[in-house]
Amino acid sequence: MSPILETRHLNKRFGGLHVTNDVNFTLGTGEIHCLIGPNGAGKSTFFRLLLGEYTPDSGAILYQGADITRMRSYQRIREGISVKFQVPGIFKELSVEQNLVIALQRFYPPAEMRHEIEHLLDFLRLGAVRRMRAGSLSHGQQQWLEIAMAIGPRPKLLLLDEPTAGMTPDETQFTGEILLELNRAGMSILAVEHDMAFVRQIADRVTVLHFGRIFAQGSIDEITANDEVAKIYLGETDAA
Ligand SMILES: Nc1ncnc2c1ncn2[C@@H]1O[C@H](COP(=O)(O)OP(=O)(O)OP(=O)(O)O)[C@@H](O)[C@H]1O
Repeated sequence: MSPILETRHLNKRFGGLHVTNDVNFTLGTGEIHCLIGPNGAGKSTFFRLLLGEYTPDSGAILYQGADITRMRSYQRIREGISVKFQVPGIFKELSVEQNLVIALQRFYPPAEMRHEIEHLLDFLRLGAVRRMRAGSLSHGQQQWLEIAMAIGPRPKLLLLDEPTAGMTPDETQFTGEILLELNRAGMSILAVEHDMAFVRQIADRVTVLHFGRIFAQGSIDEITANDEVAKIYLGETDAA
């Protein structure tokens, strides 16, 4: 099966800083892939390039084989790419249900939308808090609400920026179960993540970014056994 997402010689500079450096990345259709790397490695920038929030200086991004390098963000979303950023993008003054209506109303006729919202409330364990103000939810529940908003339109590709940041181990475990279930239903997933236990729980493959380049790629076992990868986290290698 052809990859759902590919980048070819992707480059992005900020002034003199080469933040995405000739990145050739492939996400297989139906894969869960985690992107790791030390702070400042260029993970968020790579994400923003995939979303169309940044324009690359050179190189190409392909989605389902089609070149989307110049496609606007909203068009990418329409084509089936969805994202959950680290900071919840929820409307804190509105209820859980109202947030879901905002996220879903463009994608479904009203009756279908109600049905879909019931499913999401159940799937993300948010049924009991559906009428609560989103801002009053626990940190984990706020993250799950945002996952619900991201998956509501049933994307083919879900991009997640540190989905478990600030979560308790139990919340992290549940988040992993959610993603594995979505993946079983056919969703391809790319997640930036720091929590290696979580990466082990979900990832088929792992890519390590370092100074904007792909430094290593493989299974979680291959990556954790890689001494050079351990060194970059200890700051023992440089950009050369
Ligand atoms: N808009 C920008 N303008 C200038 N420099 C930027 C910009 N965005 C990111 N950078 C720089 O690019 C480098 C990579 O940043 P990026 O946020 O992509 O890394 P990261 O791997 O996501 O880091 P973290 O794990 O800390 O979130 C950093 O040195 C950062 O300061």
